[in-house]
Amino acid sequence: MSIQVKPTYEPLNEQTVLDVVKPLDFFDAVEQKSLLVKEIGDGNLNLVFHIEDPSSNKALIVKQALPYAKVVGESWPLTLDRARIESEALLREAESVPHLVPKVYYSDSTLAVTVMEDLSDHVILRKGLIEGQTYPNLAEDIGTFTAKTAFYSSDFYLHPFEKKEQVGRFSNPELCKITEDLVFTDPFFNHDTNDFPAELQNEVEKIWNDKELLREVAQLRYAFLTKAEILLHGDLHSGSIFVKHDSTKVIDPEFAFYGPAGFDIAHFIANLALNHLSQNAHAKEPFNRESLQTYLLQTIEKTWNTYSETFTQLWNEKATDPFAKTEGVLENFLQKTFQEAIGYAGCEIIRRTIGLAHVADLDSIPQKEVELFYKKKALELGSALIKNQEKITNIKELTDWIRGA
Ligand SMILES: Nc1ncnc2c1ncn2[C@@H]1O[C@H](COP(=O)(O)OP(=O)(O)O)[C@@H](O)[C@H]1O
Ligand SMILES: CSC[C@H]1O[C@H](OP(=O)(O)O)[C@H](O)[C@@H]1O
Repeated sequence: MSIQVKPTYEPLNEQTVLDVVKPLDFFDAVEQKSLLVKEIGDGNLNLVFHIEDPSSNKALIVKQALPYAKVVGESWPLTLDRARIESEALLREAESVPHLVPKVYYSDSTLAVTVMEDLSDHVILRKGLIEGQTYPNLAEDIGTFTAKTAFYSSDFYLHPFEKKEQVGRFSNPELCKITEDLVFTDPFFNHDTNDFPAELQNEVEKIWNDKELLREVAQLRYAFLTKAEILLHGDLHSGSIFVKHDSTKVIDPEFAFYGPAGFDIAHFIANLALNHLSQNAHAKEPFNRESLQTYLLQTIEKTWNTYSETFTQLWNEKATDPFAKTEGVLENFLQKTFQEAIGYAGCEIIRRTIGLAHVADLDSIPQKEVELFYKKKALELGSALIKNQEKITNIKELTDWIRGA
């Protein structure tokens, strides 16, 4: 596929996006005459166009970065380079887990677009979980995704020159700053980006005044700033995962960068934990609630176990690190990753409850009193995970904490 690159950036609309798509020859001449275009972006940052030929049902997606954060507007400028990062991360991920990411058909860093496979036959995991759906392959798929993308991007596998080249390629300072602020800073101080109901003021102040908690968050934040271990997705919440019964696709890696190994898996676990909590309000019947919650906890356990087994297998077969065969080195890495993940999960749970960007799992609880009750529970769980990182030594203990929240 070839395309005439546009000389300058311009935001696309439902007409001009066709100028990007037509030269790709994805649609033939007849199909091109009747294409249906719809902007479907529901995320915080970008435009997403769905382009379909209704007679053949052939379709693709054009995602374009705006020079600002869509959720706030032009007062929050944001680098277009995030589109390059997203395309390159999708291509990199496709080298180790091609079945778990959308295919990239074309990308253009001037226009800040990625043209990719249409996944409209899938649903966003968060929506499916809130509706009480379960996905049998989810744990295996996310455990595999996190383990393979971690191992193949790490110093345990890559030559040190190549690793450092990759760290440079995925330098993503503006998007990292969003996470540094919205996940690791603002929710722990009285900051104007925070968003919580007045009824939670006491619980929130308790967090702001908890020196032990703040010391732990400071360490997690510092590790996020400094620990370039693996290429992360960077925002692996349940809104970044598309699912259908037998398929999982991880989308939206525009926050990708080299960071601490426990971060992605922590965000996945945290978002399942938030759904677990919210099912006390969403699930229609007690039986449904119990089986959904059991599914969520089993998924968390199986994801970690798959991660750890897959990483171990890759290590045994392919590690190039001179200490790879030294007893205890792999075990130490996995244990440190696990402990850090518990802390990161706690931060994600807290920020999704009182920070700028919330989750529908909690926000869509219909009765205000019930919503407040479970938001308080979320804050308690998040704080407990951060403060007990070192005491929680295995995945069963972690799911016990989530079950007990
Ligand atoms: N490959 C795709 N196929 C179908 N729909 C998609 C695809 N990528 C994104 N979308 C839709 O667009 C929405 C926003 O996409 P996302 O990548 O999360 O954008 P943002 O970066 O703004 O958060 C998704 O929730 C989904 O509904
Ligand atoms: C102003 S960005 C807030 C929030 O949005 C991102 O998520 P998404 O692009 O998937 O909607 C990311 O989680 C940021 O922290």
